[in-house]
Formats: sequence, structure tokens, C-alpha cells
Amino acid sequence: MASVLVFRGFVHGRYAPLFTHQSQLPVTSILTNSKKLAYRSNGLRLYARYSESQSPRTQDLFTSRLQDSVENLPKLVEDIVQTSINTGPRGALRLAQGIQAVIGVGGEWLAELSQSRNSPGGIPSQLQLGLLSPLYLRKLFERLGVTYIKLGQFIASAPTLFPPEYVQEFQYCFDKAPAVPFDEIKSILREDLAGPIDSIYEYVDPTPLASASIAQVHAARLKGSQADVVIKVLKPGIEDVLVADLNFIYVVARIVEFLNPELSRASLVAIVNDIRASMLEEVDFKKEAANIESFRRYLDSMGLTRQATAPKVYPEFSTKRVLTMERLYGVPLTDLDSISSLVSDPETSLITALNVWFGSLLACETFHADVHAGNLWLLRDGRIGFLDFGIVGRISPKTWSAMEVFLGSIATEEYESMASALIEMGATNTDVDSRAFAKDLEKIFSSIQACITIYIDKRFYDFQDLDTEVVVATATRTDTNATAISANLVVDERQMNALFLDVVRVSESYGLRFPREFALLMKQLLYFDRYTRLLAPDMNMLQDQRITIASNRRMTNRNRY
Ligand SMILES: Nc1ncnc2c1ncn2[C@@H]1O[C@H](COP(=O)(O)OP(=O)(O)OP(=O)(O)O)[C@@H](O)[C@H]1O
Repeated sequence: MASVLVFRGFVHGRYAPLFTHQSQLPVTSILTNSKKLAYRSNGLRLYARYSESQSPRTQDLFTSRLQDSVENLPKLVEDIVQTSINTGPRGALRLAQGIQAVIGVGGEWLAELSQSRNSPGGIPSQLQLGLLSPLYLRKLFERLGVTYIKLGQFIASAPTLFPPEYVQEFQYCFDKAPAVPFDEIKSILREDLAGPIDSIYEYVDPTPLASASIAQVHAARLKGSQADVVIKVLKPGIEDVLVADLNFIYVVARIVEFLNPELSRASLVAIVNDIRASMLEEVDFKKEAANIESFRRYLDSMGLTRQATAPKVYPEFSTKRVLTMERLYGVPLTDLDSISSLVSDPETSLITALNVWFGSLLACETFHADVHAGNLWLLRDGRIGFLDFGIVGRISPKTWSAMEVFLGSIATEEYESMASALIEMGATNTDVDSRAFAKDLEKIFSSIQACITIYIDKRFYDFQDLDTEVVVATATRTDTNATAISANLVVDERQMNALFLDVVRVSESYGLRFPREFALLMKQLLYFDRYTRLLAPDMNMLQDQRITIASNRRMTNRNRY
């Protein structure tokens, strides 16, 4: 039965009707007074607070927000119901697993708590918040599995969004998972491949090369060609877990945003939706195969195959859950010692990697959006190997040309052009005061503290909060008597991360909203920044003449590879 709600509250010191709302849902209780307004409907409680001292404008804003919320309530309920239907029985199964995880980690916490009660130092701070303390929340996320491990990694990479103790603790949220028994992997291969396993592969190594949360990788050799390959197999049940968890997280985000509309400015639901879409793409290996193929076509057409590669895919032995591809041999770009034994000039390898990746932004249909060191290798033959195309981004020529101006302006410290590039990228209907925006950007950049990195005998030593003068230090090796000194003024990695997030925050305060690609690109630049510190500490990635960031091969969508 529909009900008509009349909301009353104090407006300009008078108790008066604020607005009326026709609700499609039965209302079970209403509470209003001068400080709060709330009503219950179908188990959900709409609640808001205001104070008499607020300006009339704030009250109007509050009233209109409340009205929005009430109007959105039926949509919210419909969404929740629909999401629950889509989740189906796997939701109940995940709930049971979730409870089990909470009991397991809760037991550990209780045991530690009772031990520390008897200790003279009292209860340590890391136990005081219970399962919400960084340590136990991280343990809980790891027990809850794939979705939460990925979320944990997101927290670890967003230092200005989350408190530092959580960011620090979630650095240990590793994407390592126990291996699935080989028999289960074999039965997936049997179900998915067109013929018997031993008619396709000469052998498959039963010990996995790697086992992450989503997939397991086994080395193998093809029957006819005797080519060395790897088989990446989607772990059983992963898709169900992801769908159930992501739907649950989506519902929580919807409710949180509904109850606290302020959060919609931070696009909480949009972020969750993005994470949901990209994680679900990651579990379809046909999409990954298509991404690899388009990257290989790009290398081919640009004449870059002698500098870089991605594994050749064998589509006849690949499905949505199985990806058979050429095996690459190499080392991660952060393995300095092995790199020095493979090439005499690691800086050149880094420049190649950068040029190939920057070039792919426009010339390739998608760009590799997860270039962490495990996915970017220096191969034994000196080429750069790009692995794992599960996460990719797409960037429009318009966004990229604004991005080029943005990156250029960081190097030249031209804040007005930085502001206009950001305005160009961030979708907004309102007029942005670009001068004020530029001033705010300048404040962010000038607040960076200098940090000196000194490279001594192949190791880096960071000294923070120093004056910007270069500190000279030397180290002498006892065996060779050689002394290595190198000093460089750089912005440290965490500051860099914080800097980009500050830029996003300030931009959002001017009403700008960036496409997902902006965050993806920034993340990759941070990875490349890390490799630059290691392999070419004297190089400025954004200014070096040998690196082509500004693209002269602008492509239309039709002739992208
Ligand atoms: N073509 C290949 N040649 C050699 N090794 C490979 C190849 N593909 C994958 N591997 C190995 O398997 C590991 C995991 O592969 P991949 O990154 O594709 O899986 P993932 O589940 O997405 O892992 P992550 O989330 O850690 O990136 C790689 O780090 C690498 O060691």
C-alpha cells in the first residue's frame, strides 16, 4: 500500500513541513525532531541530521538531498532484489564461507587477546580494534579469497584514500594462493580442449610455475611442433566466487551511498562498478587472448618485434578457461642483478619498454594496464616481454592528447596548462575557474618534499626530508676496492602516489570527474617510475629526449591494431 509521508523539521527556527513524499513502500516508523529526520521502510532506515545553526542554503541542500534519497529508495530496493536474484544460491554458499572465515580469524584474535591480557605491557594497539584492526582485517581478506585479496591490493596502492596503517599492512596482501591439485587442472583441460590432453601436449608439468588467486600456470610442450608453452588455467569455482562477492560489495556500496549521499561525490558505486567490470573481464581468457593478439599486431605493424614481444597464443588449444601460449624466458624488470648479466646497458632496455608501452596507448586497440614487475620481463634474447593482458585500458585520442599536455606540464611546471589539460579530461558541465585551479595545483606540487636517493654499489639508499642539496656518500667494496657513488634528486615513490591522488582530489573539488583510464594510466606511470629509479636513476622519464611520450602516430579508431 502506498503511503504519503510528510516530513517536518525546523526551518529558520520554525517547525514546518519540509516536503511530502509518496512512497511505494510501507512505512513502519517515522522520527523527526530538530536534529534528525528518519524513517523506516522495509527494514531500511533513512536517516539524516542537521542543526539549526546551518545556513538556509545548507538546509535547502539538505532538504533536496533527503528528497533525492527518498525518491531513490524504490530504485535501491529494486537493485538489491535484482542483484540478489542474479547471485542465486552461490550467495548463500559464500555467506557460509564468509562466516567460516570470520570465525577462523576471530579465533586467532581471541587467542592473542587472552595471551596479551596476562602480559605486563597490556593489550597491544593492533588487537584493540578487533577484526577491524589492520592485521586482522588483512588476514580476514586473505581468508575470504580472490575478490578481497584484489581489494586489499587496491587499498595498499591508495595511500591517500586509506589510513597509513592499513595501507602499510595491506602491502602484505599477496596474490599467492595454494595450488589447485593437478587432477582438477587436468579435468578442466579434458572438459575444455577438443581432444585428449596427451594428443595435444607432449607433456604438462604437474608442478605449477605460478599459482595466483585467479589462475594457475603450468609449463608444457606441444606435441607436433615441440614448442615450449605455458597453460594458464582458470581455477575452478572462481567465477562464482567473484560474482557472489562483487554483487555483495555492490549492494553494500549502494546502501552506504544511499545512507550517506556525500559519498556519491567520491563515486563509490562507480568505483565498485569499475572494479566489478574489470575483474569479470579478467576471468575470460578469450578476452585476454584477443588483447595479446592485438598487442602482437601492433608490434608487428610498427616494426617493433625485435625490441619487444608478447607470447603467441594458440587459439586452437585455448578457451574461456584455458589459455595456451608461447613460453617466454626472462626476468622481471626489477631483478637488477640478473638484468646486468643479460644486458650491458639496462637503461636502454627500460627506454625500449617505455617507448613500446607509450606507443601502444594510441596505436593499439587496448593498452597493457598492469605492468607490475611480474608482468614486464627482460627476456634472455634482450627483448622486453609483456605478459598477462588480463587488465587492459582503452584511451581515446582526445583524452590522450590532454594527457600528453598534462604530463608535459608536470615536467615544465606550467600549472595553467596542467589545469586546462585536466579540465579537458575531466567531464564536467560547470565552468571551472582555471586560474584558481592552477594555483591549487601549484600548491600541491610545491609542497613535495625533496628526497635524495643515493646509489652505492648497486643498492639504493633513500634519505627523506633533506634539503635539496645533493648528499655525497661513498662506499668502498672490500674485495675490489672499487667505490661507487651516484646521487640523484628525486621525488620518492610514495610521495609520487600521494601527489597524483592529491591532483585527483583537487580536481574533483572543481567538479571534474576523470575517466577510469586516467587512474589506470597513472598507476602504470608509477610502475615505470619505480623501474626508472632502479635501472636509470639519472633519467627523467617525462623529459628524456629518447622517450617518445608525445605521440606522432595518432590513430583513428579504425586503423588501430
Ligand atoms: N607466457 C609465459 N611464459 C612464461 N611464464 C609465464 C607466461 N605466462 C605466465 N607465466 C608465469 O606465470 C605467472 C602468472 O601469470 P599471469 O601473470 O598471467 O597470471 P595472473 O593470475 O594474472 O597473475 P598476477 O595476478 O600475479 O599477475 C607469471 O608471473 C609468470 O611467472
